[in-house]
Amino acid sequence: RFDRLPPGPAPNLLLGNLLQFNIKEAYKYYLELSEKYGSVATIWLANTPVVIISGYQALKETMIGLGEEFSGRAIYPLLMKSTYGYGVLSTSGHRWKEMRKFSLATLKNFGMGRRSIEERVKEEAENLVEMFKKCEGSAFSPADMLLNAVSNVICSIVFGQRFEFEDPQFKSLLRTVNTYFAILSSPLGQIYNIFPRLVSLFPGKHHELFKDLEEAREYCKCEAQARMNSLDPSSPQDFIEAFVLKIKEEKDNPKTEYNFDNLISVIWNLFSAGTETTSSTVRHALLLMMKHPDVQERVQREIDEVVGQDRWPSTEDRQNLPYTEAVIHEVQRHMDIAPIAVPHKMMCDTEYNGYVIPKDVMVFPLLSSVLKDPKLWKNPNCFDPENFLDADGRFQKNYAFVVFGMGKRACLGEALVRIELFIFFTSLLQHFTFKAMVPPVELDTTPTNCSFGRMPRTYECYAISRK
Ligand code: HEM
Repeated sequence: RFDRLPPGPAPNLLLGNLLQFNIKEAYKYYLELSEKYGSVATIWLANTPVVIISGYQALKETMIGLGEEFSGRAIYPLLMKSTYGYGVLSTSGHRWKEMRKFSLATLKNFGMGRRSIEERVKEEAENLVEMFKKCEGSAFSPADMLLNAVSNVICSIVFGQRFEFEDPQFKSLLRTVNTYFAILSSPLGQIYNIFPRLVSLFPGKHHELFKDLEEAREYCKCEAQARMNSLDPSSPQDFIEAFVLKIKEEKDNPKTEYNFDNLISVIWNLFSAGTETTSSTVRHALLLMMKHPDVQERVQREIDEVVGQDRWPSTEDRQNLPYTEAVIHEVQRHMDIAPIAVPHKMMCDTEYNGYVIPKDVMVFPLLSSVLKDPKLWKNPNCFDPENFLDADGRFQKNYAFVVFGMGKRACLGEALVRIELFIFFTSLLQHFTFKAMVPPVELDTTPTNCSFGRMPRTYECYAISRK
């Protein structure tokens, strides 16, 4: 069955290629493999083959050209724990398509009819600025406040409510998401995904996480159940209500995907995917501003000229803030938050480049290989906003900006993320100058934990009011 897989290093019978690389920095090893074996290569994680696709051309040919074939999701054990195999991240073809279509449309609708998504983001940005003001004069870690603000946006869309910073239920949900991502990106998560039964036998943080995930699921269930009992079908107020309406409309269709289990999973998919990623990106952005005070100053100058100090920034300002836009994109490129995207799985036996990748084989789209490709970027290895500026200082898109993945399974939160990053970043820099506790040269901006996702470093900083 595996005769015609792409080439790769010789695996050991039991452990595959696991002993040949540092699991914490797995994606760096995958990059080396692409140099040695080309744009498609195979590695073995114990007895599971994984095909790694690298380079813009190969990713385009597979994720887009052969989009249907490459569109499965590899629900590896840790992800399974959090999604229960349903929802948007479901593996089965028809199921995820319906859930994705519904989620995208509903996210968009909630941005139009009711309070717009931008209004919700602005409210959180204003609260965030107030919270930062209270920290003036002393060094503080912005991490929890950012997590809180970003998460409240998705909460107001999904649950129809925002939470206060101190709310114990909210704190517990956020802790769960935070630990989930930390473990997912750590060697423990990687090893758990390969040997779930074995790792389960040992004590460790993962047991706490599973307990927390169970509690989070219970909370989502209660919220959903309450809506099932009290929905006013004439005007669904939040994402859950829109879904419940669908469940009721389709109750006589035996093949429907709109059921209670799928609802719970989709709620959790959106909440977890929508919280950690965006807040980590803003956290990384502030760190980079402290490392590069010249860039911070130039962004502030641009904001001062276009927006001033008497009103809040809005997305309409985006076109007049080319440098700021370039900086935000460059933060994302530099951070490279999901070096192997979210693993895919083959939907059927597929021939590519003379090799045959069998059905169900796991595929890692190596986004890093595109985001750091010296042929595609002016300055791929450092933080340099020039990567997104043309000779006249205008913002310049680059097709190699693949931080959200490519094709049928690309991130469905991209539109929301663009609004969030812009409003949060500009509102913060309009009000504050960020300074580190050490001189910029001593700041390390390399994200940590590089096995699955990359997390920004934790740090304390000063937010100095600009007024
Ligand atoms: C900086 C922020 C974000 C980044 C960089 C990001 C990046 C990604 C990437 C790389 C993927 C996998 C693509 C693939 O496998 O081909 C993904 C999937 C996904 N993202 Fe995001 N994401 C972000 C924020 C969000 C937000 C705010 C939401 C929710 C509203 C979200 C929802 C999802 C979902 C549901 C999927 C799975 C899609 C599917 O399986 O079909 N993401 N994201």
